[in-house]
Order: sequence, then structure tokens, then C-alpha cells
Amino acid sequence: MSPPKTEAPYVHGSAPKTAILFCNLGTPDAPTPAALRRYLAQFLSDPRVVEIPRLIWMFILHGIILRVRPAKSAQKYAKVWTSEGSPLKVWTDKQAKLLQGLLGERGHRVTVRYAMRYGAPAIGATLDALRAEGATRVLVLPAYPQYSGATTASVVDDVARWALQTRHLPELRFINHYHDDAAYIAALATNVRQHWAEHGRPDRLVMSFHGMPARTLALGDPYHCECLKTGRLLAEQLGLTQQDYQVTFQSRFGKAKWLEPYTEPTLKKIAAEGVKHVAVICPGFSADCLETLEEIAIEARNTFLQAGGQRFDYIPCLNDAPAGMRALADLTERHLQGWPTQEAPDAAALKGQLARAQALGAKH
Ligand SMILES: C=CC1=C(C)c2cc3[nH]c(cc4nc(cc5[nH]c(cc1n2)c(C)c5CCC(=O)O)C(CCC(=O)O)=C4C)c(C)c3C=C
Ligand SMILES: [Fe+2]
Ligand SMILES: [Fe+2]
Repeated sequence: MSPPKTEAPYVHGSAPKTAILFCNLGTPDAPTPAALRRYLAQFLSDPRVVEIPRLIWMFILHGIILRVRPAKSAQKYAKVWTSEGSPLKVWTDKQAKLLQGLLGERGHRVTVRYAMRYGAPAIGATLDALRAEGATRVLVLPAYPQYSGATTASVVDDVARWALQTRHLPELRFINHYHDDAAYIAALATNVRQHWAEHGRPDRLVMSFHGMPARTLALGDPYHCECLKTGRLLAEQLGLTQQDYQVTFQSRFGKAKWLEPYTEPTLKKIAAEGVKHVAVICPGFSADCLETLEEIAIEARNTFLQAGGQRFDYIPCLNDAPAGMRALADLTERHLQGWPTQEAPDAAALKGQLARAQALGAKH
């Protein structure tokens, strides 16, 4: 552990200031092999993401994966890259600004910033900036509705790493998950209904979540259960029966067994069974990204159609949908309780305290 870094001197009488740190996964800076190499090296070196003995893994990662995958992944990113950059970053930035606006309209005086677990803006650098701006309370909101060790816990690790090197810590709070939050489920249902009103109701709704190694379930990770619960609650909201929907897991990485059923083989199977029209939604992704726009909306679509399916609809993530943003604002508002952000009694009281202290010639 390195010693605390030099920080701005303590300012007497400063009022509490609250910040919300909205943390997403991160994404490469450009759709190029070099940028992908940097991004994947950081991402896949995280022991929360790949849980195999370090020495063996570093050998495989640097000896094989980082020689092959960057070029392949760069080609995929190039298919979804926008003029403003990676979709994940564009949406995360927009969501942070919208959340700031909504909380402001509700009378909360808070600063909302986003940070990325891998790549930029880094969590530690963003926390440093917030402290320099005077933040004394930070609520950390990982952009993952379902908790997993690989995602949510890894954000907490990064905040903890920053805390280990920081002298004057802000008060810290963390939101672990919101997989069964009523407003989140209702926002997903609104998205689905709107899509059906415009594009027609499918024979089957596939809810595709990012996968995880199957062994993480036996090791106590709640991710699988939380995905299934989100799926059940969404189906309930939509009035679906068990025949109308399916929960699947996508984005398998490596050779090990991951959570099943896998998304693409399931789409192939149901097309062969005669399902003609399928709609796919990815409720575990708070914003569209490579895994939804390329793997599902392009790759999985081709798989389904080639297997005999006739119609494939991809239902976008919540992104900047008003109901989804309101759900995030409600969630953060609940977690802000006890941190007075709506009025400034502390500021007024502190000013009075300071004036009285100064009159006495005291500093404290
Ligand atoms: C939504 C939750 C996510 C979980 C759980 C998750 C676990 C997980 N991911 C990998 C490996 C990769 N994931 C990649 C991209 C990616 N993953 C998520 C989310 C979760 N991952 C998102 C939102 C994205 C997209 C990022 C973007 O820039 O758009 C990638 C990189 C892309 C590629 O090269 O394929 C890898 C690799 C593992 C191993 C894992 C659990 C152990
Ligand atoms: Fe992933
Ligand atoms: Fe379970």
C-alpha cells in the first residue's frame, strides 16, 4: 500500500457536498487493435473477472489472448462505433447528465459524474476530482441492475483502492443492485410494450443477460438468481406465461462452461422448433453497447434468420428512456436519505458557527 497522496489542505467551515458516482464497465478509446489491447489487458487482468491462478492466466492472456483478440474485437467495435465514440460511453455520459438534471428538478443539490472501471475516465481520478471540488459524501451507483462479483464488486474494489491512498475520505455509500426494483421493471415493461405497439407482438420474448462462468453460481455469486428474478418480474408485468418468454445468457468468454441456456444456440433451437417471430431484450445492460448492438442486433439476428426464423426484433436498452432515468433517480434519491441535499441548513448553520468562532478568535 502506498502512502496517502498530497491533498488540498482542509478548509474550515466547509459545508457537506454530495456527489453521485455513476460507474460503468468501460470501453476502448477507439475501435483499433492498439486501443483494444490496452482495454482488454486492463479488463482481463482483473482477478474479479478471470478467477484462475494468476501466473497461469497471465501467461495465457499475454501469450495468446492479447495477440489474437484485439484485432477481432476491433472489427466488431468498428461496426457499432458512432461519430461521438463508443455507444457505451456516449450513453453513460448522457445518463449521468440526465440524472443530474432529474435530481436537480427534485431539489437535490448534488454533483453527478460518471466513471469507468476500465479505461477513462477512471474511478480513482474522478474521485480525486470530486474531492478537489469539495465533495464530502459520495454515493456510488454501479450501472449494473444485477449484482455480480465481476462487475459490481469490482467497482467497489476500485473505490477501495482509491480510499487506501486517500487521507481525507468522503463518506461513502454503495448501491449493490436494483434487479427487482419496481420502477426499473416497469421501465423495461414500458420499453417492451412500446416496441410491440410499433413492431407487433412476437411469438417469443427472449431476455438475454450477459453470461458468467457457471462455477460462480456454486461459489455464491447471486448474479444468476438476480437475472432470473428480473426476468420473472418483467414477464409478470407484461402478463406473459412461461411459454411466451425465456431467459438466456450471452457473451460466453473462453472454453469453460458458462451460465446456461446460451442465447445464440437457444435462438437456433427455437427457430428449428418453428418459432417464427422473436423479440430479444437485454435487461441487464443499462445502455446499448458492443454486446447488444453487435452480438445481439447483428450476430444473433443472423443466427435466428439463418436457422429458419422469419422475424427478429431487437428491443433497445433503457438508454435515455424517461422511465428508466426516473427509476435511477428514485433509486439514488432513496439511497441519499440522511444526507441532506435538498436544502442547505448545514451551510447556513456552519456560516453562523464560523462567524461566532471568528469573533472569539477561534479556528475550530
Ligand atoms: C452486464 C454485466 C456484465 C457482466 C456480468 C460481465 C461479465 C464478464 N464479461 C467478460 C468479458 C468481456 N466482456 C466484454 C464486454 C462487455 N461486458 C459487459 C458487461 C458485463 N460483463 C459490457 C457492458 C460490455 C461491453 C463493453 C463495450 O465497450 O461496449 C468484453 C470486451 C469485448 C470483447 O472483446 O468481446 C469481454 C472480453 C467476462 C470474462 C465476464 C465474467 C467473468
Ligand atoms: Fe462482459
Ligand atoms: Fe438461482
